[in-house]
Amino acid sequence: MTESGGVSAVTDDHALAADLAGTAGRILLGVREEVGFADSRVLKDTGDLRSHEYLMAALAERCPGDAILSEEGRASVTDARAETPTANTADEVRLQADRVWIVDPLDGTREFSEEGRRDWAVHVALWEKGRLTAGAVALPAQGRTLVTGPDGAIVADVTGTEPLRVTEPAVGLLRIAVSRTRPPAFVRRLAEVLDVNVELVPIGSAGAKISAVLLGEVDAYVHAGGQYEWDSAAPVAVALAAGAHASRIDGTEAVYNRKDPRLPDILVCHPVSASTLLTGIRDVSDALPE
Ligand SMILES: Nc1ncnc2c1ncn2[C@@H]1O[C@H](COP(=O)(O)O)[C@@H](OP(=O)(O)O)[C@H]1O
Ligand SMILES: [Mg+2]
Repeated sequence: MTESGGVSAVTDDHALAADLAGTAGRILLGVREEVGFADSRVLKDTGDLRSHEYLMAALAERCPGDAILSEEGRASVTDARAETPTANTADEVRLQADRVWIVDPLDGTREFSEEGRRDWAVHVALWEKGRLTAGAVALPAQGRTLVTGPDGAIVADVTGTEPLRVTEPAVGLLRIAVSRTRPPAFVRRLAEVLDVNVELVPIGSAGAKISAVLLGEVDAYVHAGGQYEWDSAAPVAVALAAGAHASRIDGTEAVYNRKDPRLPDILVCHPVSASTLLTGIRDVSDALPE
């Protein structure tokens, strides 16, 4: 077993995603130790940068022919990363590529900078010819990594691995995870129109929220109002492998590796809850994407 969360040999893209996300997660735990929590800006920036640099270098070395779409790899950050010239982060490259790694080196940056919080993640997903084929969400402060596999999804921690399968919600109750800081404007109305008791559960990080759905800690994740492909690609890859429903909030497929990486809304839940939630969201109709 490696320190990165239970995967002993990098034999395929699933294991590679887990290894990369887990190792980046350990780097981030080290940054928290080294930098401390006194200056949250410094802690966030150092975490973003170190995780990004590791992931770009590791992908350039281990998958030199693959393209990368990364939160930290865009715009001015790309210019500052001239030391990793073999990382194919240019949009022209990824839009022509068969294999694109969609990476968020630190999701839940705010929570990462708050002492004691465990809701932050590292996302590593692989997109191949139009669909997500592998993904890992490392939850370093929780000591576990959720990963796709050839036969579904698994959760790995220091004790080993367990199959990961989304479970049905309890009758009459729906616990919906929402952003701590930017919950969708319509969620309170959604809670009112649904025919069950709804508990809104604020959690940081899209990856941590989708993981909470898959681990049975909440029943759904609803987000709207803004997000990017890297915020949801890896957790959606794992969610689909774990048998969950994952879509845009209008029910259409979440499509990745587009020219414009904005992907502003997402719904993840057990399939039995999907039509109830999609109908409820439609009923509070100004919530739907344009
Ligand atoms: N309205 C919005 N516009 C852009 N990004 C958003 C957003 N709401 C949430 N996000 C992004 O989605 C991730 C999860 O957010 P939240 O914890 O609020 O649910 C965060 O990623 P990062 O931490 O990688 O920046 C955050 O920046
Ligand atoms: Mg993010």
